[in-house]
Order: sequence, then structure tokens, then C-alpha cells
Amino acid sequence: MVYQIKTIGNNIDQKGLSELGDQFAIDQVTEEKAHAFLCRAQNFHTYKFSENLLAIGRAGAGFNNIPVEQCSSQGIVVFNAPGGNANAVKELVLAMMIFGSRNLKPANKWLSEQLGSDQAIDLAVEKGKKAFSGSEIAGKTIGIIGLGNIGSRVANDAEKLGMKVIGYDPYIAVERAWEISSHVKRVTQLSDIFEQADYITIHTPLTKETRGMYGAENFAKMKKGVVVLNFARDEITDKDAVLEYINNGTIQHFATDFGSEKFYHQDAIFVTPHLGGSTAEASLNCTRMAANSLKRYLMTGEIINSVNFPRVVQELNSPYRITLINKNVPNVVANIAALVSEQSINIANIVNRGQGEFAYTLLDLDESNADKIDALVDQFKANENIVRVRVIQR
Ligand SMILES: NC(=O)c1ccc[n+]([C@@H]2O[C@H](COP(=O)([O-])OP(=O)(O)OC[C@H]3O[C@@H](n4cnc5c(N)ncnc54)[C@H](O)[C@@H]3O)[C@@H](O)[C@H]2O)c1
Ligand SMILES: O=C(O)CC[C@@H](O)C(=O)O
Repeated sequence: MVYQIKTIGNNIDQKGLSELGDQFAIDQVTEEKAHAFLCRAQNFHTYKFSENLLAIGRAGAGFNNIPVEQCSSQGIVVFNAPGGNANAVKELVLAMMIFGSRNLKPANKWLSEQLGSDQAIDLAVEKGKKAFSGSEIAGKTIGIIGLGNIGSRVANDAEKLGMKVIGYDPYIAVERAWEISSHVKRVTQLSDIFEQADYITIHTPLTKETRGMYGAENFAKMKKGVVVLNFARDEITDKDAVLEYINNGTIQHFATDFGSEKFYHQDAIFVTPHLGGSTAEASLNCTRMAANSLKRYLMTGEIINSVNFPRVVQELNSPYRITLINKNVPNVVANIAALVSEQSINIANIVNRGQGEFAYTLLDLDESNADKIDALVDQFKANENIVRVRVIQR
């Protein structure tokens, strides 16, 4: 079987796809006929997914561009690439902190307005540069909201640069907690970040809690002269509040990865065009991770790095594996087992893991008779609690 992958958008690293191998064809069919999409930040919220679509690989971290609940109900497994671009974002954030505290944007603008001979410019520079005198990050306090793949890296490197680091993450993963330097102080109140930090950076997904977190209520707690950064998601920032707190002298510099006309022509604001994860290394990492997850899922039914289904890793040693995406309701597993038993098939292995409203069931069968497998598949397809049935032959 050849699996058809469709890349959506034009930013997919082709080298990252080369490892997929002969059983995968890239961009050979229409979106309608594809088994899987591989995408970056394209918005799928108004998209109508075809019944042929089994999976979406997001070559990046954030997945708010994908209607995940809709995918679950249609039996589409969504994968992302956790950590694949974390170093890229971390480097840009550290650069932007220094960029902001050294007033490089207004300084560069002022310099480009100085005309004449090099000697004349030199004279003007020595006279005027004091207006752009900045401050150093060493010894200052950085407050980090979200200590995941990116936030934990920012925390460790900021500490190495001599900063005092405080971090807020009520949902921190155990692996991340182990990776973070013991010098990083965890705070349990979000207000501690806004009250204590000289630099504030956010590295969370966009959620109900984080939408508008950069807004007047939290900004009112900040110290004067703070540098604020948002390289996570646009909707975290209330733009009018940023302008208000720049104008009242609280925010010295605001750096963001998300463009808005409100932010243009502002000396205290520096905007990058969603470049956080845009490095050659990150693109390759993320494409590789998403492509490998798709490959594994399509070829073996195993799930790793999915955002809507649990991790399921199980070696296939039987002639047939049937994978089911089913509603996470009582008795489904018993019904599945009963249908298998009706066909006089022996179950070699069964794994059932639920996540929210749906569950993933992996059924390895001690049966080589294709007709019996087909009959069982028909039964599964007719079951109202099962939304997706796939057969994988060893
Ligand atoms: N600018 C870019 O190009 C770019 C690139 C990568 C990621 N991102 C954004 O950055 C986000 C973080 O990326 P990551 O790779 O570190 O993800 P991650 O999943 O590894 O980490 C996110 C962290 O945020 C924490 N969190 C969730 N809700 C929180 C809350 N209300 N308060 C505090 N912490 C909270 C989680 O517990 C987790 O530790 C992504 O979701 C994405 O939106 C942007
Ligand atoms: O694909 C991109 O360039 C953006 C990536 C970034 O927003 C992410 O969440 O990983």
C-alpha cells in the first residue's frame, strides 16, 4: 500500500520528508484523496475534511490552527512536533530581550536619520547616543509564564546569562521540571511574575486562561521600565493595553512575533513576522518529527506525539491488527470483544486508551483468514460507537 501525504502550505522542509520511504507518495493526489496532511500554521478551522483523511501532522508546537475536537469526532489523529522548534524560539526570545533593553530599534532609526560624511555622522553619534543608553540583563529578574519545551530552555539560559529567574506553570510536566535548573524559582501566583519581573515572557498555548493574559489587569501590577515579550500566540496580547502601558511609561519595550497595524511605527515595539520557529534547523526537526509520527501511525497504528489521542506503542506480532477510534463510553470494549468472538477469532492483544470523549483501541488478531477479518470490519463499521476502523496487515 502506498500512503498519500499532502503537504499544505509551502513551508514544509523537503529534506524532512525524504525519510518517509517508498511506501509514501508526497503531493501526488488532491487533498480530497490524501491519507494524511502535513502542515505548519495554516488555519483549518473552516476546512471540510474528507473521509479519506486519517491523520494530520503539524510540523510545529502550537495546534490551535487545527479544529482538534472535530478531528477526534471524525477519527482523524492529529500529531505535533513537541520541542522541535523550541531552541529556535528560545534564541529569538533571548535576542529580543537584549534588543529591547539596549534600545536598538529607536537607536538604529535615529542613526539612519543622521546624514553627511562619516566624520559628521561620528560627531552626531558621540553627541546623541546617550539618549539610547540601555540596561544589562544580568542581575535582573525574568518572569517566565509556561515552563514547557520553550519556557524551560529560556529559564535555563537566562540563568546562565546571570539573570534571576522566576517561573509560573501550574501544569508543568514532570520531564520539564527535572530539566529546569534548581536556581529557577517557581512561583504559584501569576501575579508574582507581573509584580516582580523586569522582563516578562510567555510560552504557553493559547487557552481560555491565557487569552488576553497580557492585558490591563495583569499589566497594572508591573514595575516601571519592564520589557515584555510574546512569542507564543497573538491572542494572548490585548494590543490596546500594550499601547496604554507603553504610553504611561510602564512598558519600556514590547516584542512580539505577531503583526498588527496598531504596533507599526512605535519606537517601543518590535514586531517579527511569526519567525520564532523559522530556522532551517527547526523546520527540519519539526517536519521529521511530524512525518515520523504519521509514518508510524499509518504503517503500524502506533500513536506518539498526538494531541488528541493517547500514546499507544505495541509491537505487532499477529497477522492482522485492527485499529478503532471509538466513543469513550461504557461497554465499548466488551462489545468489541463480543464481535470478535462472534467471528471465532482469537484476540492476541488488545489495548484501549481513552482521552476525553474518544478512545483508541488496538486489536491484534490471531487470524489469517481475510474473509473473517472483512466480516469483522463490516461489523465494526456498522457500530454506532465506532467512528474509524483501519486494518493493518503484518
Ligand atoms: N512564535 C513561534 O513561532 C512559536 C513556535 C513554537 C511555539 N510557539 C507557541 O509557544 C507555545 C509553547 O510552546 P512549547 O513548545 O513550549 O509548548 P509546551 O507544550 O512544551 O509548553 C507549554 C507550557 O505551558 C504551560 N501552560 C499551559 N497553560 C498555562 C497557564 N495557564 N499558565 C502557565 N503555564 C501554562 C504547560 O503546562 C506547558 O508546560 C506553543 O503552544 C505555541 O503557541 C510559537
Ligand atoms: O510553523 C511555523 O512557522 C510556526 C510555528 C509555531 O507557531 C509553532 O507553534 O510551532
